Amino acid sequence: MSIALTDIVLTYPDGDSTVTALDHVSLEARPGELHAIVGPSGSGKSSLLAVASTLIRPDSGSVRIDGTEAAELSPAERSRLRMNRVGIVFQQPNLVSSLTAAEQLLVTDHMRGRPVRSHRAAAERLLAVVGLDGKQHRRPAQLSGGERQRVNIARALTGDPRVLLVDEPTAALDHDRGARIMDLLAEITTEYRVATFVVTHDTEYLDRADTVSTMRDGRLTTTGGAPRPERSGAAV
Ligand SMILES: Nc1ncnc2c1ncn2[C@@H]1O[C@H](COP(=O)(O)OP(=O)(O)OP(=O)(O)O)[C@@H](O)[C@H]1O
Repeated sequence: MSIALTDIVLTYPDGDSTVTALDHVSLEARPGELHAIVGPSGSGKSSLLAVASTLIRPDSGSVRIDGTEAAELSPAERSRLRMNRVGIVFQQPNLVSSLTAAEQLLVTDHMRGRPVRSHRAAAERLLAVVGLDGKQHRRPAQLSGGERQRVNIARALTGDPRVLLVDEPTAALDHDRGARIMDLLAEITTEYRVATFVVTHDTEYLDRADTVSTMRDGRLTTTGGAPRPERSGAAV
């Protein structure tokens, strides 16, 4: 199991009381599995991703990533686990406006302490994987919304993560671009054998998921999904 959340409870302080954002939530994903989480606004989806990424520590419950229990790590070790094992795709790409597509990936590598020079070719390969062949020299303003999201996804893959956490990847995109981004995430999940959680409002693209769960008032129910056929050798 690449990622397993077990019996997670998360509360936030709210004046004199608390809000229960996650109420005994369990979910998991194996390598090559795409697990979609849907649910209305305020149901706890972003909180779930924040806990899964180890950015927020839950009140109780277990987060295991690639066999490591996050609660047993020091803050520095947790940060290393996140950097080395988890790719995060935020809703807003948050690209640096002055950097080219390739440089966005190289900066991330640099922050991991890896030599940039040896990674330029790898960055260009990843951009080709997400369909941006020939556009590696473009800055964010020279890319469409869908293309910026593709850079965002490629950047999350730079560290060869075991787990990919994706927040509302289609929110700012029209139907065709949204569908292509979900196809890309499904293909990457299979090809790279990552365990992927995708949080989405969009119920339109759920056929790309192996498992679908619904969040409601902090509670999670697995509602559907079926294993996709193996796509060995599929172009991504
Ligand atoms: N920092 C916080 N402090 C207090 N309450 C919070 C905080 N963050 C979220 N909440 C509350 O926790 C609950 C879950 O919020 P969360 O952002 O996880 O939902 P969501 O499903 O991601 O919503 P959306 O789809 O609108 O982004 C909501 O009731 C929200 O108001």
